[in-house]
Amino acid sequence: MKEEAQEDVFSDRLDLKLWGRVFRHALPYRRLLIPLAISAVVIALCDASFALVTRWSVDSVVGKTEVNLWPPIAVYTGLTFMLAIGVWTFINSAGGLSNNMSHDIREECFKRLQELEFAYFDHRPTGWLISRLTSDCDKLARIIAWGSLDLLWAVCLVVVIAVILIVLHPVLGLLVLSVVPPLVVISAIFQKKLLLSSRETRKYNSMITAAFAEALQGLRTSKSLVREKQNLQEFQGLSSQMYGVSIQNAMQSAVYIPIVLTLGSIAAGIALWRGGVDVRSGGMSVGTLVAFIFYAGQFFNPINQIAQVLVNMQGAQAAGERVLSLLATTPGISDSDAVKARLTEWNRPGRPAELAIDGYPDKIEAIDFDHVDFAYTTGEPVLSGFNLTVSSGQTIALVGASGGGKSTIVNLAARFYEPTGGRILVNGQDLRDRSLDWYQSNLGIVLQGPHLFSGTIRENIRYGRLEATDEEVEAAARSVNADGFIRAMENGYETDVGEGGNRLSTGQKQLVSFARALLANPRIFIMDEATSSIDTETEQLIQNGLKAIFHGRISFVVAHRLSTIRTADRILVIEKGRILESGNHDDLMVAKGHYYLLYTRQFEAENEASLIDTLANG
Ligand SMILES: Nc1ncnc2c1ncn2[C@@H]1O[C@H](COP(=O)(O)OP(=O)(O)OP(=O)(O)O)[C@@H](O)[C@H]1O
Repeated sequence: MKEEAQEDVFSDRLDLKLWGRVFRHALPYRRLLIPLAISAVVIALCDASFALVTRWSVDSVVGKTEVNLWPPIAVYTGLTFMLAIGVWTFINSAGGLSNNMSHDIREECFKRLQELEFAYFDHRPTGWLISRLTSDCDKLARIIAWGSLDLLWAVCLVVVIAVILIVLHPVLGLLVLSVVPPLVVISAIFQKKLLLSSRETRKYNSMITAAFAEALQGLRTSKSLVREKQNLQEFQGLSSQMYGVSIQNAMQSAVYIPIVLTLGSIAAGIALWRGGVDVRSGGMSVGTLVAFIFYAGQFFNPINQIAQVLVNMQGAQAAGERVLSLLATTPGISDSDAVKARLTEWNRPGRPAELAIDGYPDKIEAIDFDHVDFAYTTGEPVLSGFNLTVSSGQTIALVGASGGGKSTIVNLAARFYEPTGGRILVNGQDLRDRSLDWYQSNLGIVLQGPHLFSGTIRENIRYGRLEATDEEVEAAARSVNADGFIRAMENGYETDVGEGGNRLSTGQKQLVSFARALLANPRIFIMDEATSSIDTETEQLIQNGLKAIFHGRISFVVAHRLSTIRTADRILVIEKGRILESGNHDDLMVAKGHYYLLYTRQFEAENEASLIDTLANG
């Protein structure tokens, strides 16, 4: 797996700027933030006041002949009541904030992922992206809602207790507080250790998610290649590495927490020893000593909490950085400012019918590749100075050896990628000067592994044009000869295709996707290897359908099965990103060049295969 797919390296320090950017996502929920902050302060004040009430009660009893405990009881009851309301408000607001924020962040991430160009996804495995959308978003929302609240509560409590201790008995107060510096140092050391091990854990978690996704997507291939054992071994390797770092993380916590608790006990011991002496000499009341011992124990709880929240924040910093970097990624392919300005001017009712949403002619007369250079990776050119002109109504077939650049050419024609040099022109105008939305809404694409969505066949065809009537859906299916097999199915057009369409054969999925493309009535039709897995019989079926699709459009067809593209207006033999030969089927056959060789070899191979088939079947 590429380094890029793993956890990125970030600074070990708490990045306040980053958290500032993350916390900005909480601002729309001010109505929840204010009660949240108030309740945190109220809870801290109540928590700190209980020991003072205890002091009051003890001093009202010790050495007194007349005892009236009702006032402290009343205050205690009032405090308990306030604490209950504070905790209720706290949980209610924090839960609301956490849910709203994770919803917002996830939605923003999803929206951004939809806007990003294909090149972005080339370097990021699905599992990595799924982790961003799920665990990272959740983690951030939890930290913002619960972590920040814990932090606010803990800081308030520490400050209030420190002030009370100093006011009650400055010397003893400072003695108890003297345990704070070693606690801070120990916390800083362990925070760093915990951060690093939790980051390692996340790295392996992300790799395991990616491995799961890859294993599920490639299940059939793994089974057919009997790779299950090796896959399991690789997975076990990842899993035991994850186990190792998780155990290390747990061990560090197991050492850190007892140290913090021991320091708390030392502080309580100091209070007992020094306070006890003062009580005996009459310099301190018993109630104050009790309050001190109480505070000495209580004081370290919020410090521990602060340390934990900071560790969590540092641990989530990676998640924050990744989510923010995803949100900050600007789509590599998008409308320029000039195009956006034209859209604002023209995309409104009353626009002349012959004009597109960007105010330029709606019709597509021609597409030109003008000295186009392209590389997926810098320094590894796939196309150099590529030229091609296609006019409306023409079908261009791209054939040639694997890796020659056929798919790249159609990806560029679809503007899934942008040329690294040269231009692609539509009606003689640079494609980058036209609206991306307008252009891509003119495209109809059928790929090798056609993707169907969960739902019925009818819904899948209608996906091409949502407002199409049932008759139009069925007419499209008839045109591509899909109607017959659909009606033969148990529920006809209402048959559920299953997840990703896996209840249909590849050929059937392709026919459905043809119908979907035809229904969308695109001006540019792109078919990449779409007929490669259709048997000869089905291929015959779709030939007429394809004619219906090609008619009156600009069509690009990448096909390994050469019989499919015999009727193409122009066949281009592509090798190493260059056009080796160009012409129609008859011309190229007469020329007896590369195409002739490809065609005759394929023809012979098919004949041989059918002969073997016939012999095998007797
Ligand atoms: N997403 C990608 N990232 C990096 N390199 C790529 C990517 N897609 C294709 N390539 C490389 O670009 C070159 C051209 O690939 P392309 O898929 O366009 O060829 P093709 O002629 O369509 O091949 P095939 O017939 O096997 O589909 C190949 O060397 C390929 O490895």
